[in-house]
Amino acid sequence: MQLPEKFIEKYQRLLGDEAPTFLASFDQPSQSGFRVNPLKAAPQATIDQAAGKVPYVPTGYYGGVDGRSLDHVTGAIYSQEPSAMYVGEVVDPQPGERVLDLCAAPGGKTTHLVAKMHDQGLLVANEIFRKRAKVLAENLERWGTTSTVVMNESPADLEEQFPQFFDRILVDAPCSGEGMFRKEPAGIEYWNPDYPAECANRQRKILASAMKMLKPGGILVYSTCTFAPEEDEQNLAWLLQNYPDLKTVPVKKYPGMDDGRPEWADNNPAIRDAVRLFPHHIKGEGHFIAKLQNGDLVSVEAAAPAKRHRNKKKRRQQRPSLDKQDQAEFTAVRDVLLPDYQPNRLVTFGDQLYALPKEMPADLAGMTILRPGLHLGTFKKNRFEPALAWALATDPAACSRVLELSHDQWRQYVHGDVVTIDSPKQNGWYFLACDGHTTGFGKLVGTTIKNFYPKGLRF
Ligand SMILES: C[S@@+](CC[C@H](N)C(=O)[O-])C[C@H]1O[C@@H](n2cnc3c(N)ncnc32)[C@H](O)[C@@H]1O
Repeated sequence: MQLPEKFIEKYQRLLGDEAPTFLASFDQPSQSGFRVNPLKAAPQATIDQAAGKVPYVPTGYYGGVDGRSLDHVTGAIYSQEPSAMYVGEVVDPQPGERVLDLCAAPGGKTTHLVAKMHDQGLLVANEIFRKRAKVLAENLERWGTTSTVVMNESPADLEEQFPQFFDRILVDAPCSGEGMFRKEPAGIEYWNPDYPAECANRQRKILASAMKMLKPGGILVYSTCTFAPEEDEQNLAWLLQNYPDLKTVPVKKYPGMDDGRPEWADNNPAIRDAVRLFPHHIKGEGHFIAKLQNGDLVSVEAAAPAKRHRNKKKRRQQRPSLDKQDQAEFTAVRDVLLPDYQPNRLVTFGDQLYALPKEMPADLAGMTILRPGLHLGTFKKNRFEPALAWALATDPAACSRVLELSHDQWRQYVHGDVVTIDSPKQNGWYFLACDGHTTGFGKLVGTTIKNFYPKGLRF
């Protein structure tokens, strides 16, 4: 791989004798991996083809993933390189907590966090760029979460909405991406000797917003996929200097993982508590992860109540509650498909119906929200049409009406074709399942399943 001359010189200076093996690792193939979704049935077919288990991630495996496989399309697995998987383990969120993933798209870490939370509590997944936030929302729908809210705010706007709100915050920062060069070689084109310092400035602004949203005693995890000390150790040093209540929490080091390097910042020995994942020491790409805990005392400034913020951007209008007709139309479908389902709080945005996680503030005015919770469906003229997200978040064993599809029928379904069954059953809505995974909804008329797989996802 053709690396910039200044990049090579920099790491020769920093790594000394180790530089040749470090630089040689760029000519090795990148390491792929995937995580299994513990919220769903085990994706045995994919697990059987894995090239071994990732020792530091209970749900992690080495090996590639077929993006069109049943396991991937139904969210039973997520493709993620092995080093990136360690971030979710370090965050270690607990069921019932309020967690923020501030730079979340496309959702690798978010899917990991929500799995570790057993989908209980509140996970706010935020992404500043709209297009990327949409991809994030799609990936989370596939994963089948009910406790996640997808937002599309800048960190500075978000801090106004959630002062001292979160038990844990992950800042998986936009960075110079040096650790991903062999996976995404195009990243090399953006690199110049000043780029890490530019990224570090942006990262400090994001971290300052994160600190305003962190509860006293809360946990902040800062991660990057770069080797640059400016963005790694030097930003950790900056945090410790500017937020004296913050203390590092030692990150567990598995064989092949390295300490943070105090000598690459201000020599604060606490920097050793962070972890570096180097591709010449571990089977994975380059990563840096630091874990910190906030002090228990609340400063007066940080505790000030949230300013409700003006928002000039056009928003989908949240309606305060369902009207009687909406309620009746939703209940009619719910009673057929999943009679025991009791959503926590229903909210409509335009003609879309969502179930909000319990911990989400009730007043959503002024927030740019792409998914305020689980998308249940759409109100059409005099009827309610259930959404794919609802199916993907539901265990087929809990459904009262399921049609089991063969693999061939599933392929017809995701292709958008009409699927037929052998003998007629009662007409109406059904969950569709294949190999233990819910795959969507269909409406049965005689022996024909009307296809409701979203047009944009068909393949
Ligand atoms: C390293 S990526 C996140 C990867 C993600 N956590 C995952 O595991 O899939 C960083 C994200 O930060 C976003 N970003 C870029 N500039 C930003 C800014 N100024 N503030 C917040 N996020 C930003 C990028 O769009 C990108 O999605």
